[in-house]
Amino acid sequence: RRDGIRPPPPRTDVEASEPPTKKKREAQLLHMRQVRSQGIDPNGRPRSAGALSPVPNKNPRVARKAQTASKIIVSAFHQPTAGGERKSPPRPRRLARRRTEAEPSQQDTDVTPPQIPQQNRKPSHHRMAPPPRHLLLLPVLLLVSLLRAAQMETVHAAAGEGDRDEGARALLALLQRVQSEALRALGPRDFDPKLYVDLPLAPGADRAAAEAALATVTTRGEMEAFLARYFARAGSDLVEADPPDFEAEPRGFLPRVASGEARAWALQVHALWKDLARRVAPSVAARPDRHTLLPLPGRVVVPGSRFREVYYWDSYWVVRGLLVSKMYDTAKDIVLNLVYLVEEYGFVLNGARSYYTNRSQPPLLSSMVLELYTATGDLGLVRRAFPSLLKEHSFWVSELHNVEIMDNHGRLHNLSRYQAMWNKPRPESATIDEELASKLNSTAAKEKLYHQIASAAESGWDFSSRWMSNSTDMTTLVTTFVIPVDLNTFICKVRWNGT
Ligand SMILES: OC[C@H]1O[C@H](O[C@H]2O[C@H](CO)[C@@H](O)[C@H](O)[C@H]2O)[C@H](O)[C@@H](O)[C@@H]1O
Repeated sequence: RRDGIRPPPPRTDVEASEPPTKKKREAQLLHMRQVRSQGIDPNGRPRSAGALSPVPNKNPRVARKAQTASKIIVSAFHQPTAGGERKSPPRPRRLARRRTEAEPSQQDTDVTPPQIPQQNRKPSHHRMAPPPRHLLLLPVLLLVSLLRAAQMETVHAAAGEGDRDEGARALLALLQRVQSEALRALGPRDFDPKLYVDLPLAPGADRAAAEAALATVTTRGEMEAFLARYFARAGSDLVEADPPDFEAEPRGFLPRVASGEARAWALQVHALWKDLARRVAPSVAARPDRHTLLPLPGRVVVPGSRFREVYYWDSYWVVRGLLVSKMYDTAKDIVLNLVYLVEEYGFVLNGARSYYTNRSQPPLLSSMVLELYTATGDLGLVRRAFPSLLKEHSFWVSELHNVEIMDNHGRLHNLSRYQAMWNKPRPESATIDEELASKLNSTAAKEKLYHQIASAAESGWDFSSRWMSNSTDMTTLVTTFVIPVDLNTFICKVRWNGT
């Protein structure tokens, strides 16, 4: 559909016996369009004032602030009623107005802070003499701003942008400038913007000096000399690491493949593990402000070529392949690296780079744990991963991703969609995103496009026409307005995997 909204969910048997009338179907589609908007602040972080925070916080100062704010909010939502009972927290807010246009409405796409629902205010008969209206609003405004401040800091810290990451942020900003200057000095031919944000500072090089030197670069030669002086090779902060559990032809390898030719090919593919296995260099954990690569505790397997870091959903197929290759220890390291990311950030990042902290990728961690457990019976791994699987599930059903829809029987369903915490160009593709957005006139329209681009990248399907309302025009991305059946299946499977 033009608005990117998919057909309604499958009908139940009862509904199936009664084909919906045109009117009923129209009503159904209208309900489907009632996608709740999550405001995104100018820094690309959600403005949501919901009690559910998508990410935990390790910073005690922020955690304390968030706790205080949520206590205030909870008590605001639990005003005693006339009979002395306590009210339950309100249901998530849904759009009140129905639309008839095919496109997402202004209401859906506007960046608006959520409102405190009317029913949570104290009923007027509880008051002796009503104070002036502006005084009544003060506590509400205070609550909203307290929660907003705490939540911004929560997301801030979880997105790797807290105090401790100040240096890493400054490096990424510098590398993005290098990327844009390199495009100008070297030209668009064979230009890969990702290369520049993957550069580590060279040993002994100073970031501030590099910043100053960049300002003097104009020609191709100067740019090449600048890069050679201040930066090490992209990917040099990963060291090759022969996986100890690799065998050229493991016992029991693909027992049902009889053809000699097919076996030889499969063994060549199997041998690729040695090319793709790495370890993050110790210097990355020691000086995170000199690398965009993030430290990981175990051995890693990278996709290869320009993808010099771990990716979330690629790891699912990597793990399945490693199990075929009988490389159980390497597969376990890969799963534990992802568990570590959940522990650090509250969700599995799109990839292990500082510029991937604003989004995830299709949630397949629990399937990896299940595959590994089925192959090895390693219950210790399941125990170790379990809290992170619960945490990750909360992230995917939190307000950031949740959409409440109503079926044609008036029943509410909670589903999820992709939504990144970002509304700027993706640092790894900033020059490309900026060029695309240059077709749009206003800053607001550009920010909306950047948000939809990053959300499509969260899906791993970047960039499929499934996220576009006009399949030949990338500026019509409407990722957050699509309720993807595959994402919701993955989330369902997280629960089934646990049973
Ligand atoms: O194989 C790794 C991933 O490669 C593609 O996406 C990644 O690259 C994009 C830019 O170069 C980036 O914006 C995106 O967030 C990355 O995931 C591919 O589309 C992914 O499916 C794949 O996991």
